[in-house]
Amino acid sequence: MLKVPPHQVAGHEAVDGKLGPLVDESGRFYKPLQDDERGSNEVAFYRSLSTNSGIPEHIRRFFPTFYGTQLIEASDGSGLKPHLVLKDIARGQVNPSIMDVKIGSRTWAPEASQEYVEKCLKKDRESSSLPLGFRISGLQIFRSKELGFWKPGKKAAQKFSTEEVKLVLRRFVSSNTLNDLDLEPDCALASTVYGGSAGILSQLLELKAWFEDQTIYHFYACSILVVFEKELALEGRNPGAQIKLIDFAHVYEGRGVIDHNFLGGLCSLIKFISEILTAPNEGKTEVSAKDDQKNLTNTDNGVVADQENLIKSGNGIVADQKNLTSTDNDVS
Ligand SMILES: O=P(O)(O)O[C@@H]1[C@@H](OP(=O)(O)O)[C@H](OP(=O)(O)O)[C@H](O)[C@H](OP(=O)(O)O)[C@H]1OP(=O)(O)O
Ligand SMILES: Nc1ncnc2c1ncn2[C@@H]1O[C@H](COP(=O)(O)OP(=O)(O)O)[C@@H](O)[C@H]1O
Repeated sequence: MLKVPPHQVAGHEAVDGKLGPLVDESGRFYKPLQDDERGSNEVAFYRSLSTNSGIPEHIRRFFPTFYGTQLIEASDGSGLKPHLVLKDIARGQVNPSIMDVKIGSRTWAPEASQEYVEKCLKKDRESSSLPLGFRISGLQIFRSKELGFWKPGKKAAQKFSTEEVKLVLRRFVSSNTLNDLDLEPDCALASTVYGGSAGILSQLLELKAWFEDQTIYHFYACSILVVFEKELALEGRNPGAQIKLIDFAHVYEGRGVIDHNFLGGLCSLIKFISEILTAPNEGKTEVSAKDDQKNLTNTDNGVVADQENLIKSGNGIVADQKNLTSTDNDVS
């Protein structure tokens, strides 16, 4: 029996008669192929990954297991449609805290149409993508059995300012994420989830080491999904903290060139997570606690002043990105 994924935090959703992913009881995640080149591109990427002997085993574990494609009834009622069949990352988790972090200050590939570039550029400018090199595309943080999850809408998440992103990275590993958003995150779970030899930071560093070398692929608009089971962490047990790379609709051949866009965003994410580990109590952000509450609960209304400033200061970066586009074209 196929159903809507209970723990999806971003992307297209199979709700209100729309096309989106489905999951089954056996732990498989079915992602519908988009009709245009994005669908074929993502399948081609997974096939290439499966057969490319140049990908080290310890790096393969950062990608969802791929079981091929399958025709299944689409969630929008349009009949049988081809879907990617992947391992369901959230399978077996009871109340997973999940964060989808879209990596890279630029989310379109050199091949993209002008219209698509403009659409992406607007999202990049209005999010933390330009200033930080990544943005939170969506998230859920488990609070308690009674309160369920704190799950700001994906539009709200994407509009988090730089300071809000820093706050959310701390809130993600805090025990006091209840209703009261005035509370300063205690980062009580930082060392268990972000730290340690098997923790999130260690995994991100392993991924970074590969990105410093690999020139096979360029990953545009790809996300790192960060997942852990908070209740286990609170009990002092192994919370199964893991990262997985997802969303490969815009992956292209690297042609011997380092993926600077992804690497830059990854380094930036690593820096913020490292800072939380080294100084968990020094994270008081410039946003006042009151503003936190307003910005984090008031979701889609208006762009805060901070973000307007970022848009202005982003212009230099935009110019850089245009230059990068032509450089990429030169290379290819
Ligand atoms: O359809 P939208 O407006 O929700 O945009 C999708 C994005 O959702 P968002 O609204 O930014 O959360 C979505 O972003 P997330 O995966 O949610 O971060 C993708 O960028 C998607 O593009 P593509 O399928 O990768 O080419 C985007 O799809 P397209 O609009 O490009 O088809
Ligand atoms: N293999 C997977 N297992 C479990 N959840 C997944 C998996 N892949 C994606 N998701 C969930 O679906 C969301 C959207 O996935 P994504 O591949 O980015 O789709 P889209 O192309 O629609 O943006 C992610 O944020 C995550 O919550």
